[in-house]
Amino acid sequence: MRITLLVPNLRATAPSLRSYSTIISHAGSSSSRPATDTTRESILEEQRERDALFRKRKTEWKRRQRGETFLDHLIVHVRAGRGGNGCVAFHREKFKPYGPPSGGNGGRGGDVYILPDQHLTTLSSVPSRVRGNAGGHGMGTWQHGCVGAPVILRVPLGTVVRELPRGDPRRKQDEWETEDEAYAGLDKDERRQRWQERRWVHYPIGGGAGSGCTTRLPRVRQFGTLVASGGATGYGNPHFQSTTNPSPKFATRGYEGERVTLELELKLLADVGLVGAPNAGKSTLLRALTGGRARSTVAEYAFTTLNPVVGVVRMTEDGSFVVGGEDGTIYEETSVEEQRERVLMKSGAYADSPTRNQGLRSMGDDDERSIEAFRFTIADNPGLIENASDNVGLGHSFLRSMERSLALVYVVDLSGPAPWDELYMLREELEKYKPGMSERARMIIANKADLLASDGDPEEVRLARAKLARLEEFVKAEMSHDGRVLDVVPTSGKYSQNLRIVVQKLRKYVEEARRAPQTSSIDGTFYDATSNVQQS
Ligand SMILES: Nc1nc2c(ncn2[C@@H]2O[C@H](COP(=O)(O)OP(=O)(O)OP(=O)(O)O)[C@@H](O)[C@H]2O)c(=O)[nH]1
Ligand SMILES: [Mg+2]
Repeated sequence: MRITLLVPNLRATAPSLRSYSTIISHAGSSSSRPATDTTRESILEEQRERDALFRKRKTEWKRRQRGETFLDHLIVHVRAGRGGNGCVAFHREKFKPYGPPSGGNGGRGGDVYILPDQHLTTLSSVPSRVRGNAGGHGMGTWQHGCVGAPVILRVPLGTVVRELPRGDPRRKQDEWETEDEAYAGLDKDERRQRWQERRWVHYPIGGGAGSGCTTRLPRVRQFGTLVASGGATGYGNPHFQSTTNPSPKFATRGYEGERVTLELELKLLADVGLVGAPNAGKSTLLRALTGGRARSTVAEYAFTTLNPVVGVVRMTEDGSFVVGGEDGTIYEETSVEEQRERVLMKSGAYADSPTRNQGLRSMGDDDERSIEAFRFTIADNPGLIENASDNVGLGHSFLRSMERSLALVYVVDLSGPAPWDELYMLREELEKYKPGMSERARMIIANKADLLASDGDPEEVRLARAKLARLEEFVKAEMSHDGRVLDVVPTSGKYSQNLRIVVQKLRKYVEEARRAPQTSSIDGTFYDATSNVQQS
């Protein structure tokens, strides 16, 4: 198995897009002939498309900062293996100087498959160019070439695979388009000659013989895990033997392998997604809910989290989710924990590693509380800000991970001046990303409640209560879907206060959603439940 990996020169392509759009705008403004409305419109349309592509790449670049290797969107150019050529040979043995044709057929080119792998969490290990293995050439004494070994592309579970359609600027030419381009500008005879040279080993004088083998193969798109089938074999000269031509001196070449350009999009599968503005405390909450096991950096500056992080919440029989959860433990990052988790993540054993509860139990603590009763996953997201759809901040692109969540939870900073405005903005941005997405929201976590009335002053307590009541009023008036009002829970992620009730509610939502009939359809396309790779 061989995978060819060539890293695209992004630095070379990104500025060229910008300069291209500048050229177009100059052409539109300084042309001596006034452009008609339709041409102007089409130029503007093209410019918009290119600018959007440029902005998307810029966002991707921002998310790759600080050495983060998480990748959830990738274009892969796949070329299956070429079929081996047929051979022209004649059998020779003692007392038999003119034996029959004995050239072997070529081997089929290697196919390219795609396979979901539960141990992968990012697309960064997937090469952006994949080339299948070529089939072996045929040889004398009827020896056929070997079949090219298949190449298997491993992708994380939840990867959506689409073939880029014709006309998409990111798509590479397929095998027939390259052939047509090679013939462009040639006259009919020259074209015919080139075509025959491409098809035949030892070009048959007069042509025609066995030409049935050189017609184009029908392009069959097979669903499932096969993404590009290897090129067909070339035939050896015995294939063309007939009564009129008992010793043909020609054979065909193998066909080129199928070429496709795939768009891979990783949509993380987490039961619950946290949506909130920067610094609302999402990462702190994730760390608190997972007992500090989920590796999500916490810091007091905005945009600490650049990529989604998924953690596992494990509930015990008595409804608690982490030993000492309510005893005032402070969750900040520790480098030792991070190091340990990184090792577990890399080995793929993270989800199955023992919780702190289970760890205690294995050390002889047989307390009822340490028996795990329910498990669900929760995803922390980068901060969402106003106009993220225009690529302000980190843009919208990371929200693709939330699309498959069963429930969404808004996280707002209750100590901020107007948490209701923040909530409104979050809902608007979700709707801008995908209309109807905000309907999946089930709860509002009013975080950093510990900052209000921290010294117990009765007047401040009254103000804090009034603020919470106002937030609840707002939610009741503005944020209900089909008569269902979202729950508002004040918490403190940092000091693990009131999180038990959050986990119990989350469990209820997840159980409800899991019980509901699975209409696991995104964008009207279908998910293969067994492989978890989407087919569109
Ligand atoms: N007092 C208090 N501080 C908190 C609480 N939750 C988070 N913080 C602090 O708020 C700051 C931001 O927390 P993060 O968890 O990084 O916030 P975030 O929402 O993940 O931020 P981004 O990743 O930038 O979107 C950190 O300094 C935390 O210690 C809380 O409940 N109470
Ligand atoms: Mg964060």
